[in-house]
Amino acid sequence: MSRGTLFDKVWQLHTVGTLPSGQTQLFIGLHLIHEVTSPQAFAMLRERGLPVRYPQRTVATVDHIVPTAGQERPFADAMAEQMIRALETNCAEYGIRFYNIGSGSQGIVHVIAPEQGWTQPGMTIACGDSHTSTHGAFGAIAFGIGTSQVRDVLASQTLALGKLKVRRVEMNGSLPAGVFAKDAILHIIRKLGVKGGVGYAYEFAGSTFEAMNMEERMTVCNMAIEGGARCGYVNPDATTYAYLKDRPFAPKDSDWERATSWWESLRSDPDASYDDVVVFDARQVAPTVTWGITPGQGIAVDEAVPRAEELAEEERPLAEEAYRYMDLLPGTPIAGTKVDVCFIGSCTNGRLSDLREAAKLASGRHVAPGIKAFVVPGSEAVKRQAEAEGLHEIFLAAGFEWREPGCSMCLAMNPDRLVGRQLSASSSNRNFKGRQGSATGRTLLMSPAMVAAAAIRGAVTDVRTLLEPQR
Ligand SMILES: CC(C)[C@H](C(=O)O)[C@@H](O)C(=O)O
Ligand code: SF4
Repeated sequence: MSRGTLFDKVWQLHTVGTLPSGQTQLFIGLHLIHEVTSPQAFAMLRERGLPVRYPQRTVATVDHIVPTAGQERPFADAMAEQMIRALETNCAEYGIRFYNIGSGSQGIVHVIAPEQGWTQPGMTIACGDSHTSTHGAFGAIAFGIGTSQVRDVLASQTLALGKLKVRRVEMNGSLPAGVFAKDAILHIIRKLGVKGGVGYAYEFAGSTFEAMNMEERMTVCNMAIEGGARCGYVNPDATTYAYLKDRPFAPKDSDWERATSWWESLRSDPDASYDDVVVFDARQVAPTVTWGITPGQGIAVDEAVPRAEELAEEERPLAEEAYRYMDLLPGTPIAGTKVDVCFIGSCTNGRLSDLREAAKLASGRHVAPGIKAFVVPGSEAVKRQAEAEGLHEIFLAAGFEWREPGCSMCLAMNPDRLVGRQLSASSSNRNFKGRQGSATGRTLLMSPAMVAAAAIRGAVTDVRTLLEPQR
């Protein structure tokens, strides 16, 4: 095989041909679908009388619209009920595996595909969802696509795409206590900007990412898209293989041996050339909180909301807009900002290790009066595992609500919504205006441990002040 980056190798191996437009026709190894972006795609397929080209490479779940407090059918929201029914019908008609509510394996698409072993190194993966970059944690090239592209993949199992440049985003050293994968990626986006990655695939490399477990790598790759990159990935290694071994859809027996040596060969070569390289030091990363209306408007928790004059000229108009919308005064320390709602969940931070970190903080403490705090596992499997460890009891005793899996308050497509001007501390990935429900609702992004700390203190809190001295 040719030498180079993992991105180049996977791209080359999946290239079907070059289209007249100059774009590559790329074969898609795995197509993930959910209820929001698939209905019109199926409708377009029907109009043309086309079959699904590879139903066995297509996997469905329902996540955005599901209520997380009581999931009886029919759903109270007629629109949500109609969307889940459409997915049920489409999957049954086209022979597509569907992880429905109550199957034991339902959950947020970016949580369940890795859990089930569908997501594997060296694959090309597409899903009608921006955070598909998550799957890059396994050394896959994973793209979020729009509905017309969902149609294209259903019909042809290929996509027309322009090739990307590759930026090596390197971070070395250990993250300090109280600093997590979420902080690392918020820090990177703060430094490189929300548009910094446009035209690029981000390769996350260096000892910090190498030391991360798969869930942490997923958190990082999940937000590559928020930094403008088209996809993000980590080269596969022993950590990747240990995670995948014995998952339901991972290769078995002698196939496993063949697969791992194949995956190894796809890693970026030491002499691979990159279009750009940036290097970060993990020791410089602090618990990070956003203060504005994009994930790039982040600061260390012990910093103040930046004054316009401290920002680069081109960042100022957006900062002014953010001060007004967020109702935060420039120059005010972010720590101590009172919050109303604390949300732990989403495809960024709704996995078992996230819930464990939050539970450590919540253990033996209580949610501050007047705060609504809730925990939403990313999947039915995460919920089961968390309950087996007794995490739900810790959360409930501390005054958090314990919910059913789904996207929940990450975005306003289900009953979990902010009200009015509420300010939320959220472990999700987007703080856009109105993102969490109310058109005037406000979001501060942070790690799950920081959300738990905010719930306990009722205000943005430096999680390091709540760590046990011995930690
Ligand atoms: C609803 C869906 C298409 C959307 C996305 O593309 O990502 C959602 O998951 C989001 O996070 O904003
Ligand atoms: S959890 Fe949020 S970011 Fe992830 S897929 Fe659902 S809505 Fe999108």
